Amino acid sequence: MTSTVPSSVHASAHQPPLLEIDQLSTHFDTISGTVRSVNGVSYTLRAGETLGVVGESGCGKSVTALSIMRLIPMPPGRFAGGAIRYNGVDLLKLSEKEMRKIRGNRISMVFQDPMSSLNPVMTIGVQIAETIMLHQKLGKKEALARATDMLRLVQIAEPERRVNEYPYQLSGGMRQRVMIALALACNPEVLIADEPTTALDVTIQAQIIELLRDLQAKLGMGVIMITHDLGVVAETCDRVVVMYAGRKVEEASTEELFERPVHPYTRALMASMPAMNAAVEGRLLEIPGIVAASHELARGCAFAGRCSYAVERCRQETPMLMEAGHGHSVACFRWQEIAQQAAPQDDLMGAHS
Ligand SMILES: Nc1ncnc2c1ncn2[C@@H]1O[C@H](COP(=O)(O)OP(=O)(O)OP(=O)(O)O)[C@@H](O)[C@H]1O
Repeated sequence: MTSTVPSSVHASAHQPPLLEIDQLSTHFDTISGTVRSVNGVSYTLRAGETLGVVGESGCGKSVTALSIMRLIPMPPGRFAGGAIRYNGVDLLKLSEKEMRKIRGNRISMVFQDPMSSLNPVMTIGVQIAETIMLHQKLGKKEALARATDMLRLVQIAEPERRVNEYPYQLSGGMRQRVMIALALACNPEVLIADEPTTALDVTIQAQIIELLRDLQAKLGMGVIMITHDLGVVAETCDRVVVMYAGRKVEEASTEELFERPVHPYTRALMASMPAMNAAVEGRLLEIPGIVAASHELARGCAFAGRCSYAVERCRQETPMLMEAGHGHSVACFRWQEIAQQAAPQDDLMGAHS
């Protein structure tokens, strides 16, 4: 399978990282024990780059994103270790007042469900204008004019009229466009898009992904695209981080990952992609088994129970990240043997049964 890598990956390769997640651990203390939702995860985002973070539900993608925004409810959540550096400053050390200057201004997030993030009793224009006024020295009239410009930027027709409407008057796709306008209103350097199309139907999903891609090219911000959909990654991302059970298990450029996936979990994700599966009797394959809850993970590789390559060592020792190529890392003892194997769909457990 081939994929095109956006040119920004080459342009940004020599710049220092805009955002650096360094050995981040975010845990939740619950009555049934500590949930290690994010367990020593590191990745960087460079200016102008789109980084994909993929994995199944519950693997810690959103908790990482909410940690960057410092929106983890505490308690039960807590930062158990690591740092999140934005332009060299550790966000985990900032006061809430200092963080408020960054959140929604320098680092913004588009959430999965726009309806729960928009205020139902405020016009969308006022909501965007309030965000602008909170961070920039603009009067209400100028802020409202900028809100209209933002609606135009996200390709909402008749922005002068729509600016005075309430969220319930808009379709799901339009509400997600409003969320994007809200997130971009202050010209952030980092945009985190957390499953931005989950709640939308397929045609609208494609339009929103296309819009995000256009806006990234036009505005040049760094984007973290959180998704469980490798198709979205292939279309939009320069680099990809694959997460499993709170850890990073593989990272590579998009081109490298699609050409040479070496973690069995990444290969299983690829084998379950509809396009790759067209040859397998048109069925959409699922990865057998479920993600073990992170407090159940005593030792060994968290994927071992679902992995057709697992050997005794995988159940005893946790694999650390190893270099599998230029800019390519993987946490698997058997990656070298796996790299020799043919197409990913061949090694999915139960694929041919
Ligand atoms: N407030 C909380 N209290 C306890 N556990 C939590 C809390 N928030 C998240 N978790 C747990 O952290 C783990 C990671 O969740 P997270 O939402 O990051 O997964 P995800 O990969 O983003 O999945 P999804 O795609 O479903 O959002 C899950 O096991 C989840 O149950």
